[in-house]
This record gives sequence, C-alpha cells and structure tokens, in this order.
Amino acid sequence: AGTRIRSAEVLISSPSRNFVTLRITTEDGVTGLGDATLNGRELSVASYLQDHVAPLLVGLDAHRIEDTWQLLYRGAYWRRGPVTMTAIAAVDVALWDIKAKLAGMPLHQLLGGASRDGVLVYGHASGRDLDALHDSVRERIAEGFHAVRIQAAVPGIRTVYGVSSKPTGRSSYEPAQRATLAVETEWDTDRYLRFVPDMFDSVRQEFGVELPLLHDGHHRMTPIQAARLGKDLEPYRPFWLEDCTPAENQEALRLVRQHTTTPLAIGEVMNTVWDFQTLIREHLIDFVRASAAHTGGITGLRRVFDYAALYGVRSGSHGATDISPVGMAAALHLDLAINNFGIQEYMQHDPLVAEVFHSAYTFADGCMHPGDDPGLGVTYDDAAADRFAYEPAYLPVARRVDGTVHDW
Ligand SMILES: O=NC(=O)[C@@H](O)[C@H](O)[C@H](O)CO
Ligand SMILES: [Co+2]
Repeated sequence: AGTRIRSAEVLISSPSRNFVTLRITTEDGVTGLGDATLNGRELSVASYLQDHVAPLLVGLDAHRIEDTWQLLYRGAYWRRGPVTMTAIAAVDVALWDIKAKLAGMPLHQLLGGASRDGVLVYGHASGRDLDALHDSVRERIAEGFHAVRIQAAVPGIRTVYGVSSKPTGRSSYEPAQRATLAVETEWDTDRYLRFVPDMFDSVRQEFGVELPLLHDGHHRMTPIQAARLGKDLEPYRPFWLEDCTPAENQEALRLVRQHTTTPLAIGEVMNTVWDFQTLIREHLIDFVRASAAHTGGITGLRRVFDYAALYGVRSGSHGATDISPVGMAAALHLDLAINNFGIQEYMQHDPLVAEVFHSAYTFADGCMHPGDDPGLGVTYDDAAADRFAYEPAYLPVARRVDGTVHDW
C-alpha cells in the first residue's frame, strides 16, 4: 500500500546546538518528522535509529502507530531509558505526523481536538544578580509571557545553573558546551537555600503577587533540604518548584510532601510511565515534566498524562532549547488536546534554528498554538541543515567544593 514505509533517515544538524531528527517517508512520498535529540548524548540515539531501528521500519505500514510502538518497546527486549525511549519517540511522532497529513488535519485533531484556545507557556528569566534578574523578568513580560521561571547566580558561587551568559534580550542559555566537559566545581547547597527565598522576595516586591513564578532546583537538594526550601517559599506562592530532589527513588518525595504545600514538578529526565507511578499514585507531585521527545512520543507521553489525570496531576512538559521545533510542535499538539494540561516550558530557540526548522506554531499573549497545518506543522530544510555540522557537546558536571560529584 502507498502508506508502507519506504525510508527512515536520521538527520543531524547543529544550528546553534546539535539536533537529531528522524524523517520517515512512505511509498507515496508522504514524510513525517520526529525529534531524536538527547542533549549531550546525541549520536547514541542517531545510531540506535540508524543502525538498529531504521532497517526494521522499511516496509511497515506507517498507519500502524501503536503496533510499531509496541514492536520497538517490547521487541528490543531491553527496556526503558533515555536512549531507547527517545528513539521510539522519534518514530512515534514521525508516524503521527504522517497520519495527520494523510487525514488532512493538524495533529491535535487526531488526539481529540482542542480543549482550549491556546497553551499557557512560561519563559526563562535569569540574572547574575537580582537587578539583572528583574530586567530579565521585565523582558519576558514585554515579550508577552504570562508566567516566568526565575533563576539567579547564588552569592558566593561562581558558576550557577540556568543563568544566561548572553547579553540581555535572550532568555535562553545553552547548557551544552561544545567539545568540552564543562565541570562546575562550586556547588554549595547551604548558600543556595539561604538565597532562593530572598530571590523570590525581591521579585514579588518588584512584580507583585499575581505573576506566576517558577523555579528549578535542578536535582541538587536532599529530600529534607527540598522540604526546607518548599516551606521557605510558601509565603511567595510559587507556581512550582521543579526537580527539588533526584527522583529515581520516587518515595523520597513523601518526605518533601509531608513538610510543604509548594507545588512540585518532576520528570524532565524520566522517560516512561513507570518512572512516575508512585509519584502520581501517591499525589507526591503536581506536574509531570516529561516531554514527548524523551518519553516514547505522543503515544508514550499521552499514557503518562492520562494516568496523571486520574490523580489530579497536570502536565508541565519540558521545552528547553534542546527540544527541537519538532519536539516542541509535538508537545503543543498534545498540550492543546488533553484536559489535564498545566503549563508548557518555552525557551526561545536561537534564530539560526528557524533556518533549518520551519514551524507553524505561534506565541502571543502568554500562550502558544501549534497552528492548523496538516500534521505536526514543521518542515525541515536539508540544504540549510547541511550548513551546520555536528560538534560533540557536553552538559556540565557539578562537583561540590570538596570535589565530590554532585547532581547538575
Ligand atoms: O527545566 N529545564 C531544564 O532543566 C533544562 O535546563 C535542562 O537542564 C536541559 O534542557 C537539559 O538538556
Ligand atoms: Co528543569
């Protein structure tokens, strides 16, 4: 049949940062795109797809999304993990793109249609000091954001997570450093715990109590430290405290939950519903941070969100610069359709990215919309892509002052 898969190509390009994209083409020449980018380990997913998955796909019926997902999940024998689930995600999203194009509809129509007019997003504000942070919050508000994540350099710590080193006007920082393993040897949780409430206090004084403020702990606290910070932030009513403690041990969040009502968001580094089962079932979190790009695609992430809905837990998908426009579009279609949508992260990509990825999604008045083009609404410019060669890039590694490796 014309919808049999004729080819599956792995496309690597690096407009401002590395992206890996899967393009599936049917016998009839209909193409679908999937985001296969895994920040800092990109070539492992490129190989997983090129060397192991692509040969299996040729000849399969592109309409069989669920069957292909199950084939790749159960047929690999080895289960879960970011490389496998990012590879499966890329295939899944590319097949959804094809199916929606063949149906002549934007992808969200196949997911039950829109449940709202737009998708609330949050932008990144950061600063090397509180004045710079305030300027950054003002910039995001001026750009139209209605919710803002706030991160700032911690007095006494030279390097710090999430603070853009770029001149003002650009919210996004690119954590992946090209060709070098960026080691940060300064982390001091006590300084951080003393500083963050003061940061919130100053932003609330400057911008009032209404503006939704988010903060990312980035996995660096023990559960009791996370409980302390959650409690200390309660007067400032954060929209959420993200990744407050490593959550491979999902039960650790019981301790945090006992001490604070600050809403908790977890999961950008996770990739299957099993990583969330206790967190959701025991109401230990309020938002699921997983992305379609790393959690087995629309098929995988939809299952997580539907499970979360049973427990009143909402979505809060990862949308940093290492989620490509393809991954961003997939997120927006799912965000638009599900009932238990919470918020979507939106770090603006570097302008170079739009030379390779042409996307239909829009941002205005605090919200994004995936657009009404058939499919995902993203096209890939191969000629432009060839201008940006891949360069190995690594995420930072944190070490405490005494040299011990710590969570970054
Ligand atoms: O909430 N956003 C984040 O935590 C990001 O900064 C992640 O560290 C990077 O996207 C990892 O590739
Ligand atoms: Co985060």
